[in-house]
Amino acid sequence: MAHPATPILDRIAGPADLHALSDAQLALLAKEVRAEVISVVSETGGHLGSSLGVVELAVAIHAVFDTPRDKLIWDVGHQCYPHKILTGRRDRMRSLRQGGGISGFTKRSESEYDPFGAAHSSTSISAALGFAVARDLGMPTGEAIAVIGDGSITAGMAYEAMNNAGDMHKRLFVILNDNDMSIAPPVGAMSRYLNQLNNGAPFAALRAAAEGIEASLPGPLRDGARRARQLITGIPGGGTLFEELGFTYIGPIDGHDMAQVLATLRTARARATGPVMIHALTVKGKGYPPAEHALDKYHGVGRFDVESGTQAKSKSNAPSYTGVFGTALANAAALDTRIVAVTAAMPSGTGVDIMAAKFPARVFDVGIAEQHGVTFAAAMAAAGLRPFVAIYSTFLQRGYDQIVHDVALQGLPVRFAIDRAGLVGQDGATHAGAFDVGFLADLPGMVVMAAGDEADLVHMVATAAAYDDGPIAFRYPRGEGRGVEVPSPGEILPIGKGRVLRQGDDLALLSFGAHLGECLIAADLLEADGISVTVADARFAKPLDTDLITQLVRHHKAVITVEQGSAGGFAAQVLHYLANSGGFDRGAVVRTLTLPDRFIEQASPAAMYLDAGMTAQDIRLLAQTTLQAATA
Ligand SMILES: Cc1ncc(C[n+]2csc(CCOP(=O)(O)OP(=O)(O)O)c2C)c(N)n1
Ligand SMILES: CC(=O)[C@@H](O)[C@H](O)COP(=O)(O)O
Ligand SMILES: [Mg+2]
Repeated sequence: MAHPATPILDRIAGPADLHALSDAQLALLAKEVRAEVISVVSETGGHLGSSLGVVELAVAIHAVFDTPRDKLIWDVGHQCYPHKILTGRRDRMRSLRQGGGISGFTKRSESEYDPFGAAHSSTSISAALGFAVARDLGMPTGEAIAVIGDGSITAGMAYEAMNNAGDMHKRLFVILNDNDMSIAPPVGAMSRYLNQLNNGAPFAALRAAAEGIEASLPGPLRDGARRARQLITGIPGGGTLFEELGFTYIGPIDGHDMAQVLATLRTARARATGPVMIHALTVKGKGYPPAEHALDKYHGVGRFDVESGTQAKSKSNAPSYTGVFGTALANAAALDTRIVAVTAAMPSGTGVDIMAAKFPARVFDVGIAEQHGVTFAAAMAAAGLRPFVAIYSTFLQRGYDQIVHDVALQGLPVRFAIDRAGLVGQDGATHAGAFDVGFLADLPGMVVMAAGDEADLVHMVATAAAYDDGPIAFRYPRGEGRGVEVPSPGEILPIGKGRVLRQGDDLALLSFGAHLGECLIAADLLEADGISVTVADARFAKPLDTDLITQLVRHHKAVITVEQGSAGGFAAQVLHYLANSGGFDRGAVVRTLTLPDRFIEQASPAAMYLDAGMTAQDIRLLAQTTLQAATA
């Protein structure tokens, strides 16, 4: 498909060029940027709907503020494509989210216009406050501007930051990009509150907390602002939640009306003395009908045909781990009314939407609130329910103190279903599920499992459902399974017992999790080299199958552990066991294959594992050198 005509955008080398454009030209530029975003993402895939919703905001912010001296922070960063196009990265946009290409998020190492990286949500106001304080302490930095979505502002961290910023009365600008969508429809009382602020306020109306700001607005907007204030609060000058927190609140404004957005930003910039909250109403997917009309507003899409909006379907050979989990959970919930599920704003990403369709009263979307979700589940477990907390590995990091303090210390039987374990592909290092085994297996009383294939995942759901003795976790990767037959129902696995899939004499591969397939391929390669290989699936990092490990060490010249996670995970557990049980004293030869001690950059998952040195060929080479060392 031909690229769109973009005569104004073609003349923009960077944000400074926007300062020379008239307001009318800026409005035209926004149209061109929108067309460019659609064209780019149709070729690369990515977070289309969110980026389309902030086109006017991105153009206006760069026209009014002075980046990169002024620090512009996009919360999550998944909506940053217009910003990247305007900040000198247009020529590389068609490498978006690919190996060696432009990141799908903001990234400090990529551009001086990305002053603070992101990908996990709700960090932007804290970061903006940090820059504002640094400025006021004499650092060479200008204004601080955070753009945060209505979904991301549901997280506790955003309130911690507003609480602090309002109290410190630091001059900074928060733009609330309210498109009434998270990945799924937004949930929670805050979402209702924002809708209440929106309802009844005429679109042309600005609501300014400070009379001074209202007075300095152009006439029609000023009247609208006063009307909106009275409509919302019933009293002129009454406070919104944001005002109570110490912010000057302006809005709601139409985030797609360039004149309104420019007037508001200019006025706020000219008059603000403390923190300002600008509430902009936007439409996720704005300007591209297939996105605007889709249920998910094209939050994250693959490549698509621009004319029809039809997305390219990836060929799938086996069901996805997420789908297998979701179905197994729904089946388990049908048999046991004590089973409940918690998701932190990702019902479809985690597959709990399958259970929600059947048992809506037992599935809780808590919003982007992983910390709350974990503690909420802990109390449900304390009351006798059987909660499954389904959270991606990378986002579970947010709930770690709650896992330690509220779950593990109290020995509560919360079931953690940890999706996206291992390398995930185009979302890159920020979304890698690298650390969960390390941070869970060191907790007293925690059971930690990893599924070697999708059949094992079904068994692990059954095992977790039946396990009431304390917390239990199971991890599985993004993407499709190995194509093995999926049982229903699953079997309850003996806790702390692994399995042997293939018996050999020379070397043992001890796999933990979904690299089992790679181990089996490596075993074939090694057999062809004349090396006889045992492949075992540990299933448990905690408690360890110490009998299995002892047998493998005793009956092979060497053992290699393999896992899709960082050092400090499964291998560390095995090494501790062997060290303390005297295994090494008796000459055990052991090597570990984990993710290397660096963050792996975005690419396809296969390319990321190649970069990490974790392919079947890498296992084969490690096996050969290890055997040489063992027999030298
Ligand atoms: C801590 C954390 N949890 C979950 C996510 C997954 N996530 C990415 S974007 C998103 C929704 C954000 O909604 P909003 O801020 O309203 O932005 P929109 O997509 O509507 O533009 C979620 C839940 C995340 N990035 N970080
Ligand atoms: C921006 C973000 O954090 C999510 O949208 C994420 O990209 C979802 O990834 P999955 O495609 O793995 O669900
Ligand atoms: Mg939103």
